Amino acid sequence: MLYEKAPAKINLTLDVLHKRSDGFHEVEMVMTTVDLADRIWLRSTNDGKITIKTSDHFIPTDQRNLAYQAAKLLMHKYGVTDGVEITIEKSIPVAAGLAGGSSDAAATLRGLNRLWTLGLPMEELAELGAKIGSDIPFCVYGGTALATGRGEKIQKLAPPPNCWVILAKPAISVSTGSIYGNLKIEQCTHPNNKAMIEALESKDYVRMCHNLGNVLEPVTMALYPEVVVLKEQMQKFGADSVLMSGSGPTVFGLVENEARVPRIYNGLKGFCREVYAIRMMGE
Ligand SMILES: C[C@](O)(CO)[C@H](O)COP(=O)(O)OP(=O)(O)OC[C@H]1O[C@@H](n2ccc(N)nc2=O)[C@H](O)[C@@H]1O
Ligand SMILES: Nc1ncnc2c1ncn2[C@@H]1O[C@H](COP(=O)(O)OP(=O)(O)OP(=O)(O)O)[C@@H](O)[C@H]1O
Repeated sequence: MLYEKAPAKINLTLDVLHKRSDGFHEVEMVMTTVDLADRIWLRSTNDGKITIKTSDHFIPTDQRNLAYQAAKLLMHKYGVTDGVEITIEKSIPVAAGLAGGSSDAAATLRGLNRLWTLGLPMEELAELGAKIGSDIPFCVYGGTALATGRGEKIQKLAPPPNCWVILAKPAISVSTGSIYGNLKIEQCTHPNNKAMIEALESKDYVRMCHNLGNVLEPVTMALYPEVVVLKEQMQKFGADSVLMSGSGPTVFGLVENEARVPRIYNGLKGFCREVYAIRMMGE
């Protein structure tokens, strides 16, 4: 039995440059891992099958599960005849903009590389992961990175200055494809990725806060007013800077002063069921 941790990500920035001929959008985004993780156990079986077990009733256990797809891809490409039982203990909220499914798939790739002693470099795992989803290559490496292309080209960055991250997810599900589909690129206010990268390099917390930006945020907010309310509440309770992650609907707030965390957390808990106070990870 082998264990892998599958951490969630947040987008410190998300910019879209243009729509591509393959239907995807060319992005430029700074992503970082946070200390909220699913736990994945991999056990070898001799039935040649991929079996998914999870306590979460909202995620599929068949070929729709991204961890299943990751295992299948690796199995076929490298002619593995063993089976595997994948146990997923979810902590990351589902369909939240936190790359939960992508991180499970990435952890499965890393874990099976060990379990099946394939000896593949991370670059190969990231390339395989990109066939399943755009966020998976980042999740294979973790840490902090600039992601370009459709999200699959990864350049490592310095980790963010340490701080608290408050996550709040409204009780709605958002389709990533439809958010990208509703984006009007000519109307976007583009985040300044250069300034964000410099802020990370110089560990400048205030500058990082000033440069949070996500072009998908107004798109999701126009469709789901609960995201606007949540962002306003988080600002009101005293977070230093607040942004929606990915295509949403999770909103995150950065907080430097630990003493302020309980007030923000408890305030949000008053009207939002899924609230988390966690640390940046980013390494
Ligand atoms: C919003 C983000 O989570 C930010 O990190 C990602 O860009 C989305 O990554 P993901 O969930 O892994 O997305 P995928 O599963 O690859 O794609 C889902 C759908 O989102 C849209 N999509 C995704 C990525 C991208 N660069 N352009 C797109 O237009 C496409 O319609 C695609 O069919
Ligand atoms: N291992 C998994 N964990 C969670 N959801 C999964 C998993 N495998 C497949 N899914 C499906 O994927 C959908 C999106 O879930 P996920 O939690 O990955 O979204 P997300 O956090 O918005 O991802 P992203 O930020 O990459 O867009 C869900 O509707 C779920 O049914």
